[in-house]
Amino acid sequence: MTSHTANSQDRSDDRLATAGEKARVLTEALPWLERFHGATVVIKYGGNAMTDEGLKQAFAEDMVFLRLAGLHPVIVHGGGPQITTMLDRLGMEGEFRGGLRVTTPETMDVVRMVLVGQVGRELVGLINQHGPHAVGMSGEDAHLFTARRRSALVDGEPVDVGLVGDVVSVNPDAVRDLIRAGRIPVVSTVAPDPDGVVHNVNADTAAGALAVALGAEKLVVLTDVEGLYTDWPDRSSLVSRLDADRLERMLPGLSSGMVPKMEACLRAVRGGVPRAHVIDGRLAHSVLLEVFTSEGVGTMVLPSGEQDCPAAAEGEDG
Ligand SMILES: Nc1ncnc2c1ncn2[C@@H]1O[C@H](COP(=O)(O)OP(=O)(O)O)[C@@H](O)[C@H]1O
Ligand SMILES: CC(=O)N[C@@H](CCC(=O)OP(=O)(O)O)C(=O)O
Repeated sequence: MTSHTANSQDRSDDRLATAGEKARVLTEALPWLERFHGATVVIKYGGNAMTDEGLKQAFAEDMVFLRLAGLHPVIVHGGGPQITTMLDRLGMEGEFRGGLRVTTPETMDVVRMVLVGQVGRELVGLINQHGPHAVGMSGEDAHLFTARRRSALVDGEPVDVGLVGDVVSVNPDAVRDLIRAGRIPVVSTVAPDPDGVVHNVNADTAAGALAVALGAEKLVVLTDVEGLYTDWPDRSSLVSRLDADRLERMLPGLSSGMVPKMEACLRAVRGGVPRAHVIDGRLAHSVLLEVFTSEGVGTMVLPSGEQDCPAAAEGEDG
């Protein structure tokens, strides 16, 4: 064989191998497309996974992909870094205690302006570049969330952090209306208390509460690490699955960034959501990998006792 013929044979083999790999990836998605058709999936997007332009575009594409594949994505977004940037620009102080932002009435104005008026709008715009899919709303709309003022825990002691709320009730009717209309709801997490005073709600907390209220099939929380480490920051301690009981035992030992995320996963699974995931938002298209591949990515939280049956759970991370 001449070297010319050998080269073209190599190229043809490469093309066949690439085509085979593409077909494998597509067909691997089939059982997950069947399983999740019509399912509601709550996705918490935020924090540091939300600061890169390319990742934001990829996230918007994933949401449209889910929708067009027959799922019902519901996005709950954060925006902590964006709030901090705006407070800096305005020369205002930003302080966190026990993982929660100390929120004065003036800080609350900025939180609301940034989450509802900036971060939420931008996400809606990115998704809607693909069609008229996304509609933004906040916890104030149609009684979506009712908040109750909460304190932070610092060294085991409750500390007042101002207008910070926990979600005490969820009225998901308006979100359901949007889902029924085929839209993608994009939720900003500011919420009134029963007297109408608006509170700053951590976005992980709100996502967990909404997943339960909607009877979602999955909660997916994006962050800026691979998942949950049992012995942070030891990189060999990444856990791919754990059940609710084990997570509950681990919670007091976790440090602040992970606490609201893992609390949200626990609340979701204890509240009837079959699977909750913490995944790496720095990886482009991590949501698609989580939903449509057998390996999944990140850390999966299951109802109590389920991780004790690895055979039953085998190959079902998607
Ligand atoms: N056990 C743990 N496993 C993983 N990450 C942890 C753990 N404990 C603390 N962290 C830290 O929590 C961070 C994620 O929390 P945070 O920065 O609040 O997230 P986000 O900005 O995505 O909302 C990680 O980047 C990591 O530095
Ligand atoms: C009470 C509290 O801390 N609220 C958060 C709300 C935004 C949020 O949760 O954003 P991330 O998901 O991006 O961290 C804050 O003010 O930063």
